[in-house]
Formats: sequence, structure tokens, C-alpha cells
Amino acid sequence: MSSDETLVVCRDAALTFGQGPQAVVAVHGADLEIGAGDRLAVVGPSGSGKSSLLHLLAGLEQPTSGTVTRATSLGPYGIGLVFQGDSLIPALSVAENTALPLVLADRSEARARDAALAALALVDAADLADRLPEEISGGQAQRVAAARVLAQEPRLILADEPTGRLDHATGARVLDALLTAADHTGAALVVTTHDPVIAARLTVRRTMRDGRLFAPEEVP
Ligand SMILES: Nc1ncnc2c1ncn2[C@@H]1O[C@H](COP(=O)(O)OP(=O)(O)OP(=O)(O)O)[C@@H](O)[C@H]1O
Repeated sequence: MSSDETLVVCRDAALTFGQGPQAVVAVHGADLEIGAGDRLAVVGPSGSGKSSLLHLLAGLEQPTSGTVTRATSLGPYGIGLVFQGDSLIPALSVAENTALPLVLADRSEARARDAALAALALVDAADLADRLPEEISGGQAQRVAAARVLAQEPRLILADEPTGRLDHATGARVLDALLTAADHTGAALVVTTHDPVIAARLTVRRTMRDGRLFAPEEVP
């Protein structure tokens, strides 16, 4: 893997929901390249289209016009997703939640658990391993979500408002966990946020307003 490898390219990628007078343009012709190891913050207020852009990058939505191209080298497990809140499965322990992507990818349960425990330790959540999601806080749950992505060892981590519902100090710890996960695996990291303090911790910041993605550091 070369360090300047391009993972995802958006060219004039747009996403419109609905048709006719009811149509909502969530993303207007966005141009974006994500390379291996990049650290990108997409910053904008609620409703500006950040989640929609992330869904395009992940392939969860297809562009209505323009193109989104993912490198074939990403493979089926190459993208790790972290969503805002409530993403853990309630009936599974923290360790089982963390190991789940590996079990689904046919790793043995013992190896998956070892990888999960190592990932939890890296994000400072080893002591939570045997708890259920209902027994941990929102900030802890987001760190577990970071550990789950870390265990998966993706090439690209997409985190949608991972600190959105948290206070500043807790949000900073969640971002620490995501940066640790990305550094440890060499993954690219894209974080959407409305919080400039969180955005300042990523290398490149791009503002979104009303579905428009502005150039790096360009302030609309
Ligand atoms: N499935 C959908 N159907 C119709 N409209 C949608 C859908 N998803 C999003 N939208 C609209 O697209 C626009 C962008 O929404 P999006 O969720 O991408 O913004 P956001 O910046 O992520 O907001 P938030 O921070 O509140 O999640 C909004 O006007 C929203 O109402």
C-alpha cells in the first residue's frame, strides 16, 4: 500500500431526495478525494448534508448525479462506520459487540475476542469488556464503537457526528479513541461534526453549508 493511495473520489457527486417540488438536494456536486491516512473533518450545522455526504462515501447511498468511486483495494470490509449514538447491540457484551465484525468476517471467536480486548485496551475501555451496553455511558459507548472499528482494521473510518451528543471533555476522549484507531491501523479518518473544537483536531477541515462542500479552509 503506498501512502498516497487514493481510497475514494467524489466528482460532482450530488444526492437529491424526492422529486419535483418536494425534492431536497442534500448534497450539491461535491468534489472530494480521500487518500490513505488522511484526517478530514466535514464541519457544518445540522441539516447541511454531512451525513448524506458520508453515506455517499460509504456507498450506503448512490449519487443522483456525478460519481463516487471507491478503490477496489478497499474490499468488502475496508470501510469502518461509526454512527452517532446507540450503535451497540443491546443483548451483546461490550467485548462481543467489539468482536462482532470479526466474527461476521469468519474469524474464530477466540481470535475475535483477543482482537476485541486489545482494541478496547487501546481506547482505554478494557474495564468495560464484560458490561452490557445499557451499563455504560454514551461517551463510553462511542469509545467502544471506535474500538469495534479498530478491531476491524479498516482502511477508511467514517464517523458521523461521533461526539454529537457528548460534552466537550467526553467528546475529546471519543475523538482520541478514533485518532488512536486510525493511527494504529494506518486508516484514513473522516469525521463529521458541528463542533469547531473537534474539527480543529483533524488535519484538513471542509465546511458544508446547505449541501455545498467548500474547499479546504474556505469559509463560506
Ligand atoms: N432519507 C431522506 N429523505 C429525505 N430527505 C432527507 C433524507 N435524509 C436527509 N434528508 C435531508 O437532506 C438534508 C441534509 O441532511 P443530512 O442528514 O445529510 O444533514 P446533516 O448535516 O448530517 O445533519 P445532522 O447533523 O442533523 O445529522 C436535510 O435537509 C435533510 O432533511
